[in-house]
Amino acid sequence: MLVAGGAGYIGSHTCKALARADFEPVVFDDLSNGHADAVRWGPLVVGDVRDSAAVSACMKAHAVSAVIHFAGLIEVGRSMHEPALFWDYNLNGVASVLAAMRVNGLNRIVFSSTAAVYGQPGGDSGELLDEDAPTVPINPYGESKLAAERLIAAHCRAHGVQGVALRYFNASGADPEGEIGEAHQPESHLIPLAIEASLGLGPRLTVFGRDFSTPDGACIRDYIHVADLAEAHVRALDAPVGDAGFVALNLGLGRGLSVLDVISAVSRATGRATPFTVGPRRPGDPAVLVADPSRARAVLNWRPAHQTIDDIVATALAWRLNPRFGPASATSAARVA
Ligand SMILES: NC(=O)c1ccc[n+]([C@@H]2O[C@H](COP(=O)([O-])OP(=O)(O)OC[C@H]3O[C@@H](n4cnc5c(N)ncnc54)[C@H](O)[C@@H]3O)[C@@H](O)[C@H]2O)c1
Ligand SMILES: O=c1ccn([C@@H]2O[C@H](COP(=O)(O)OP(=O)(O)O[C@H]3O[C@H](CO)[C@@H](O)[C@H](O)[C@H]3O)[C@@H](O)[C@H]2O)c(=O)[nH]1
Repeated sequence: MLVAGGAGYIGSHTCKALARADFEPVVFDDLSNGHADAVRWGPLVVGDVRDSAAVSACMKAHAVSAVIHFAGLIEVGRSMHEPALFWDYNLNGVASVLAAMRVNGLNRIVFSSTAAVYGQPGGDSGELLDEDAPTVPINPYGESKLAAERLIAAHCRAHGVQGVALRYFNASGADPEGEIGEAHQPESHLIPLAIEASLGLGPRLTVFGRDFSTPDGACIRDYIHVADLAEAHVRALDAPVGDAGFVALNLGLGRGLSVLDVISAVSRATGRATPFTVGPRRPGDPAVLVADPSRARAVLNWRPAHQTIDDIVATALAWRLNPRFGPASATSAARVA
């Protein structure tokens, strides 16, 4: 199994789940944002997914049968300032992997897509998003991911192969066994930043906007545990894809929480207040993104095990307090690169 971007946050948790299901994950990653220390369940090949010949050589050398593609750039806010970079990594990276799949006769790809393909679904209506909701992204990150999905779907039609796009909502938490966790550098995600602030290890958190049309004025998201995402990837490897050869599935809990709800959960977990100030909105942020995950439940027979924000935050906090967290991983990534 080729896992492009498998040294990263969601990819490494998926490698662990793959190994548990008796697959050997072969990680292909340029370590630009990943960690060599997080690659523990199979070999690591260091390379850039945009280099199709290198991807193809890796597929051949390890006789892989399918691809799970995580590699790419992920930060909504950064995409507003560096759009060309996001299109390059997120679209050309996929085109390159698809070309390598053709060379090697591989016929299934599972792709990391995102709730950001839906854009701005509209205020505090509380409406859950199913996969037939309009896809009108409002930031270059979402645009590049939607374009990649469409390229995969077209490739499936043209070449008779099979694709599954998993549209994650907000990945969160850490391996419940404490082996791996979230270590983005720099970190931009809400839960790890709130934990840092609450423990007094990082700056006061800034809440990006309290003037949204939501009950408490803050953004609402659907936080889904990374181990549940990992399990969905294993199931997606043999999921039915229909006549079109391509299916898109939402992965979320179907429950929206505001930034302030998350801050409260972090304070409960640490037993300390989480200091925050309210700042302006972050460009590119929609007000509300909450999944209707019914299709994923049906197609993947998937039941997320982590159902509460307290459970999710508890695993993230345990990881932050784990001696394995952070600098050690960063050092080793730098050493290998
Ligand atoms: N984190 C989330 O909440 C979230 C939500 C929706 C979708 N996603 C998508 O899931 C995927 C994984 O996200 P993550 O949070 O694990 O991010 P991450 O940054 O931890 O992992 C991405 C990995 O891809 C690697 N990579 C980046 N560009 C590469 C390239 N050109 N060649 C080879 N490797 C490259 C990085 O080194 C890193 O290991 C991304 O595609 C992201 O867009 C993430
Ligand atoms: O310091 C911070 C960081 C975040 N937020 C807010 O917290 C929420 C979550 O933000 P963040 O954790 O940065 O995640 P998102 O921007 O929602 O993006 C994540 O979730 C998307 C799916 O919804 C994925 O596509 C992206 O790759 C992934 O980074 C948003 O409302 C932010 O405005 C703050 O208020 N302060």
